[in-house]
Amino acid sequence: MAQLTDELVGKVNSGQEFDKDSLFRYCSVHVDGFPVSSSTFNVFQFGHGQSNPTYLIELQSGPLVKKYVLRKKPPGQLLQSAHAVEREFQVLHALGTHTVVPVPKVFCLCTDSSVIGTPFYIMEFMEGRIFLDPMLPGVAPNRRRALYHATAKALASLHSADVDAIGLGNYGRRNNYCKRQVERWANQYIASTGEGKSERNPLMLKLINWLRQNIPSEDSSGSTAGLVHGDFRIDNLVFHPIEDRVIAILDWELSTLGNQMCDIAYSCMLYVADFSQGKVKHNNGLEITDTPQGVPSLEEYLTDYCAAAGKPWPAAGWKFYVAFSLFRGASILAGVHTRYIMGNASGGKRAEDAGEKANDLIQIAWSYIQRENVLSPNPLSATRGGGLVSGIASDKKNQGSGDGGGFVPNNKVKELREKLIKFMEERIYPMEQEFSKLSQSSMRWTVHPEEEKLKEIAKQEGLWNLFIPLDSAARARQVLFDGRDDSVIGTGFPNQLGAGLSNLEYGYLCEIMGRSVWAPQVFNCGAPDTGNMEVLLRYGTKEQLQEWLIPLLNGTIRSGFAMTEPQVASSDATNIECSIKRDGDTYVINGKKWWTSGAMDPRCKLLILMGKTDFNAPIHRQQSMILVDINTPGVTIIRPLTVFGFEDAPHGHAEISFENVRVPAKNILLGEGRGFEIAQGRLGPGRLHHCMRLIGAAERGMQLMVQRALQRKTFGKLIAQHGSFVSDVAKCRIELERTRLLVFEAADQLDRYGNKEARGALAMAKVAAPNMALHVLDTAMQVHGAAGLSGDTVLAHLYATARTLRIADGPDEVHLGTIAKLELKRAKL
Ligand SMILES: Cc1cc2nc3c(=O)[nH]c(=O)nc-3n(C[C@H](O)[C@H](O)[C@H](O)COP(=O)(O)OP(=O)(O)OC[C@H]3O[C@@H](n4cnc5c(N)ncnc54)[C@H](O)[C@@H]3O)c2cc1C
Repeated sequence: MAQLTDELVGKVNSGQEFDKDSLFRYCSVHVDGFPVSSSTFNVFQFGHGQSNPTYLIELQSGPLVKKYVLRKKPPGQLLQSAHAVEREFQVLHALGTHTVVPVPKVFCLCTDSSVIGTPFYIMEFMEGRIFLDPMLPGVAPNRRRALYHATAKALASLHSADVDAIGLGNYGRRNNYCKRQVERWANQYIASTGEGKSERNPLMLKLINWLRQNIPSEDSSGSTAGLVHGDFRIDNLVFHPIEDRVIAILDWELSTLGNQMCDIAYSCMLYVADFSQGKVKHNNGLEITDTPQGVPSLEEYLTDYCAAAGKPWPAAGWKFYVAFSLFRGASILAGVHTRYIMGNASGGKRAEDAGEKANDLIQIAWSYIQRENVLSPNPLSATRGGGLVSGIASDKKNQGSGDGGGFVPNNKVKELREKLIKFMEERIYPMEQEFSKLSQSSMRWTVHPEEEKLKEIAKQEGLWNLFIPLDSAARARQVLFDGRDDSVIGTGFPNQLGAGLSNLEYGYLCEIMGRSVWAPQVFNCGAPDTGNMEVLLRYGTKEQLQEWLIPLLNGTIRSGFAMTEPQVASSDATNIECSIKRDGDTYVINGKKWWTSGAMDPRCKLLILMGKTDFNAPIHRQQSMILVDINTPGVTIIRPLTVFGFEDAPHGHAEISFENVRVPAKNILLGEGRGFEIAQGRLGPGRLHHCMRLIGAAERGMQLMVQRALQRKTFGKLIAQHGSFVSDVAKCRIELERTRLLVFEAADQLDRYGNKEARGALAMAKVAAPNMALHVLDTAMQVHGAAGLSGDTVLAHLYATARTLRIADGPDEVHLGTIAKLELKRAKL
């Protein structure tokens, strides 16, 4: 079971009290927002953790209870370089200020020992859950998996911090980390064992020798170097009170720059030594495999981490890193035991067993290094990440539901997927004819009231904004709330900033929505709103997010993306002619756009418009993007365009003129000349969402095709019994599955390498998906005969939509050009 962070406190240990009044006086001056007077001022001590004593400070000021955390050096004689709270403050401050790595905010550092006896710092109290036992007893298996997935991601995020950019470039030496660490902990062990101290274990000396001789070469080159936490374990993480994500990484005492493989190996200690029952359970150096259901295997956890951090599989040096972690753990425990013997360990009575545990770890390490193979040579799947493991879909899975492909979603995604499928079957498909009827009536530019009701249900069911990737959500939190974890922005429903999914994970869900042209907007996952929200999430200022993003996230307004122009070939966006001219504190827009999807919708309030701010700048610096309220004078909707006769009402594709449209200068996105840059960011995920939906559209086509073939007889037998059908349906399935794999591959690359690196895979998916969907839907229509071309089935509408995607978001030829360019570049290398 998890413990809430404020349940982990108790009375202050004797010998570790300090002068509360002096602290109060200091904080009143040095901590922003610290109450200057308070009716109660309580101090409790966290019992968990052994090293730097940590306290909960609770103040009542009027009706308000404020909580802070104080962390200080322990009293008494200290080992050199240990307990450096100043360094903890430095790293927390840098990460909290410049990155989205989840850390508590720090308020002040006091190095003046006269205040409370030792240096200390004050930080934010993180309300959340801590799991003291890594086996996560009392937690449902699917939640265990999600928690470990979040753990791997949190470690990956801290390992991805650009230390030079955030002022931590000199926080330690990067190369020869293990070399120095082996010596440091060896010395520490020697210093803290012996007569009158914890008993020295001769096996430890053999272990130290082995380590000295087996340091991986990457350690001296620094190729695996970066920010290292030094004590990364699940019990040093605070998880969100309800959601399975990390909101704070604690206990940075051992952090430095160095070999990050040590962190990941240390976080895998539960696979070789289980401390959860108070004693060390071990397996003579063999991997502990009887972990509770849902705790991922070592390979699964490592695969997750490597995928999220973009790190290679660590098989080569793994034995060293695990043995090193055990050795270091033993050295720390010996130190704790010695402090216990000397009477100044902050863990109190629990430190008593530390000496025995240290010896257990030394024994495990020694047994471990005798093993031939300690880690499989490859990850579970060489290229799949995001908590997903490869596997061949069974026949059963493929029946009806369209599950398939060589990827298997994790439990969180599976649950969402099942909910979505149910929602589609119970609420969307039954409404399709009704929605379609309204969209062809004289009332077609109005919203069906049932759609708004369905949106509310989707919100409450957590099937809302699922498209938002984790990193974009993190930025929005940072901009809107200075990094505080306010996941509920406005009206108090879950998932306003998404469900923390990767693009790959979202792929499983987006394709379900793609089975109906009416579904995506019900889940607030329809184009172009998703792309526009993504632009705001990534590039918007706080003011822009507040004005436009929040209503879009809440689904109270919709939006359009106005780039394409009738008079120029817009697949080459450098041709765009619309002008955006600065005039005082406004911009004036003049030009004509067409195919602005969504602009006909009565809820449409925002247009993101691309135009030129400087016709003389270098070709890719002429364009800018600007936010335009659709109701601004000078914006005129000329007409709705049709796709094979479909108007796609009430959404629509509009031709719009802009005549001397004045918008505030603050509406510019990212700055003048940055339009191409934004377009690159916007188009990656947006394009892929189209591909995911096309997979769903094709699945729907397969389903209808097969149903029809099993019901209708021609020339004496069911269509399904004709050889031509058998061949057609099988070929469609092959084409669909291989395209799905390509789409997943692109999503996976997008998650791991970003837009630029993933551009080849994205281009392939963007060409393959519409062409595949068109083939499958065409076959389905053929099987339906004339009915397939009518409005009586959804096939014609799905087909028309799929056909547009050979042109919209870039014509096939442009993407084929990208693929060919990369191929030729590779050949030249
Ligand atoms: C249903 C629908 C919705 C749309 N929604 C939006 C929207 O919301 N916002 C928006 O701004 N736009 C939208 N568009 C427009 C779409 O993005 C453009 O149509 C597309 O970028 C192509 O531009 P274009 O029509 O000017 O074609 P052109 O640029 O004139 O290209 C015409 C043809 O030239 C050929 N061609 C182009 N480049 C190359 C090349 N490098 N090599 C070989 N041949 C080439 C291709 O066959 C291409 O189809 C939408 C379009 C449709 C059909």
